[in-house]
Amino acid sequence: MALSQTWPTGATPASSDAIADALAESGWAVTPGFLTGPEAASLLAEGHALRAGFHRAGIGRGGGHQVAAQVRGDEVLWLDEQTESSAQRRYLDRMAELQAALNQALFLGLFSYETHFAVYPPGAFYKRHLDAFHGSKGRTLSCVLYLNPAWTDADGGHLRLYLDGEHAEPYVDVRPEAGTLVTFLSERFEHEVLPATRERASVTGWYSVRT
Ligand SMILES: O=C(O)CCC(=O)C(=O)O
Ligand SMILES: [Fe+2]
Repeated sequence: MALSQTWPTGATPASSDAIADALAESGWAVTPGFLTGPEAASLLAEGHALRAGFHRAGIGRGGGHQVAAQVRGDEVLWLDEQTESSAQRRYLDRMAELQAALNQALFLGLFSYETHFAVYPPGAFYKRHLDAFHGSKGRTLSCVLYLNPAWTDADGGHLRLYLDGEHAEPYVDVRPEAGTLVTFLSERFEHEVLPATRERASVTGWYSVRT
């Protein structure tokens, strides 16, 4: 099957199916081992090599775009669709395969994917927010892939995903361990990044429908 040929060691068709099932059931999915340790390590190494090009992330769009240290403290670098760099290329191919699988299983109409590396220095956070607004017809599915080997709960830095609208509970806390992928409907789930004691690296992306 095409999926296992192009990405033999990481995701299997079963993991795309499992993600589709979880999304259909609850609107979110946590998938440990979406990438293997070595795959996550290559992506992290490429991110480190590009570190000088990262810039402080902002909030808002267009003219309203501004860096807001009280809201988020991460630094980001957008991935280029044309990249020749192997780990990024494989990641983009892999997310294209997931896109096709989710469209086939769930008829989501996911059309494009935008994605950036993100690094949260120790102590940095991203306050509770929504990635897309109801009816905005843009970002549909948020995907966060973590790159941090041997992360423990004591290191902090969890993604807290709020499961019931604006309520404080219930929530799930996801450990940003290398290879774990989190996917959730962008309009539905508020979430925040808790501060960590270590540098915390990830690749975050959004599938959008055609606008
Ligand atoms: O890194 C994470 O766990 C989530 C990042 C996030 O919420 C965002 O970039 O919008
Ligand atoms: Fe977010």
